[in-house]
Amino acid sequence: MDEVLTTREMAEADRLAMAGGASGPALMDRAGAAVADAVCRRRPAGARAMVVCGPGNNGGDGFVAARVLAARGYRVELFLLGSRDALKGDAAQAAARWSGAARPLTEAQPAAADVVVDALFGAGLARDLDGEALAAVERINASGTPVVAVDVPSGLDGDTGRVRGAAVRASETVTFFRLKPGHLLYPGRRLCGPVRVADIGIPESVLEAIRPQTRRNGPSVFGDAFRAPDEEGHKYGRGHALVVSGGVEATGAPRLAARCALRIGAGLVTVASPSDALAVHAAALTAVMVRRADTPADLAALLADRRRNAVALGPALGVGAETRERVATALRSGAHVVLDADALTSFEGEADALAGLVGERPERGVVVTPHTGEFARLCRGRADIGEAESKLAAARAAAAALGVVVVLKGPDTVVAAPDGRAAINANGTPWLGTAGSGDSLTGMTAGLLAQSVPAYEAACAAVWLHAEAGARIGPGLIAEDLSEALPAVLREYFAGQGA
Ligand SMILES: NC(=O)C1=CN([C@@H]2O[C@H](COP(=O)(O)OP(=O)(O)OC[C@H]3O[C@@H](n4cnc5c(N)ncnc54)[C@H](O)[C@@H]3O)[C@@H](O)[C@H]2O)[C@@H](O)CC1
Ligand SMILES: [K+]
Repeated sequence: MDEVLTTREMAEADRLAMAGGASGPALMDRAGAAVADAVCRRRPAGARAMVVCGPGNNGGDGFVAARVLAARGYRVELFLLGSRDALKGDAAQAAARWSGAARPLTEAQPAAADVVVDALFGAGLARDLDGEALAAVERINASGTPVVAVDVPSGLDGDTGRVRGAAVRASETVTFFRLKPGHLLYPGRRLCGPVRVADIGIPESVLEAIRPQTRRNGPSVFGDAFRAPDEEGHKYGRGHALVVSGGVEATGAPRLAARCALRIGAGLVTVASPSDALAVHAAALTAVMVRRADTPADLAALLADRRRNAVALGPALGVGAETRERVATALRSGAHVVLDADALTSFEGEADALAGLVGERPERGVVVTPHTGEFARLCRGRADIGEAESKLAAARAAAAALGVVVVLKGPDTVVAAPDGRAAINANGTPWLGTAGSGDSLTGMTAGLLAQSVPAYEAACAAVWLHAEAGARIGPGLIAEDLSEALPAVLREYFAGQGA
């Protein structure tokens, strides 16, 4: 159920279902009935339900919902954008079975209703809202009346999560068969409210032909790649992560990362520290080791030991030529690499230079974990990425251009692989937006790479486990808590695998 379908893929699912014998009106009937069910859970029979319908099949779903609700004893009023005669196909059939009136949308007064069904536009939204539709959406939002949105809140672009002119603020959304990107990407996610995915009779087998490339992030994405350690295994079998530290005033971030790398299961973790910070690290660390590394050559020497098979650079490392050199050293070693923060900003406007370094050794995994600002700096000058239609598209374009796995962080973190796979994360908490949270994620990613989890799955697992840990802590979360919350999260995760 974690596949996420674009508007085009959803239309294909619909087409394949019909080619396989499903009828359009039957699909619409189930869709409309699922919407009516949502209304019934929210308001008792006898309540005043206002259904606003648009000129396409989203409106058709609204006509079905109106009919079902009226039959269940609701006082239903239906308002239509455009004329009833102009409806086509399945929507026209659904309208023909609605025996009530279809009044002009301009007359809709949502404040007078107990619940609004928003069936103006769904997947067919083709331009920004204006005129009557815009005014209706504004009245709905101003009314304070609860809204059940059909498929997506009208005005929300289902592929990008963006608002086209204006969009309904829904109390909940009922969508069909699978989620769409706009349900998971902000601001769409906020406008949808809780999203229910209704089964309308499209067979699962259509997915084999569609092969969706986007998923909601979760164990279904990475569960096969990240499994509990082998019973007979030992620490050397679980890899060795190296975290590169900045100077004496910048030791906290690498320590947070190192601790998370160890907690997530790396067999060994070492902090590579410049001389001035060695004593600080040595005093603060116990299970994590410390080694001296003052220059890029020192780092190269540490990485010459191939058992150190994953390296994390960036947190509090400083921006500039020396960091670039360290990044180049790491990328030229045989280790898997995670680049974050200053390691990325040191390539500001020079994504191509970074891609060149990555391309020298395409066989090993590289993950970059920028937040929006770092991403914009790194990709400056790349119009193909900067002007992408959504966060999802931007992460995908950057992953393809750089040849790395991109973790574009935020409340709707997107993980994208160069081959087009992408996952949108949805289990976080705003409390994760705190100092050191990103450093912890970097460390988790490095810890998973050290365990030989492939880069895309490692990034997806790190993002999900990090968010899961954060969501359990919630209010008052500080970055130090994340590594401490991991054992319980991992225990449950492995239990879910039957491990
Ligand atoms: N598997 C499927 O694809 C199913 C689709 N169903 C419903 O069908 C919907 C998609 O139907 P459609 O493709 O007909 O598209 P919509 O009903 O979302 O909208 C298309 C209509 O709106 C008009 N329009 C688009 N943007 C406008 C704007 N900004 N201002 C004014 N008019 C605008 C178009 O000219 C067209 O008439 C889905 O969202 C879903 O609700 C369901 O019936 C169930 C099955
Ligand atoms: K809608």
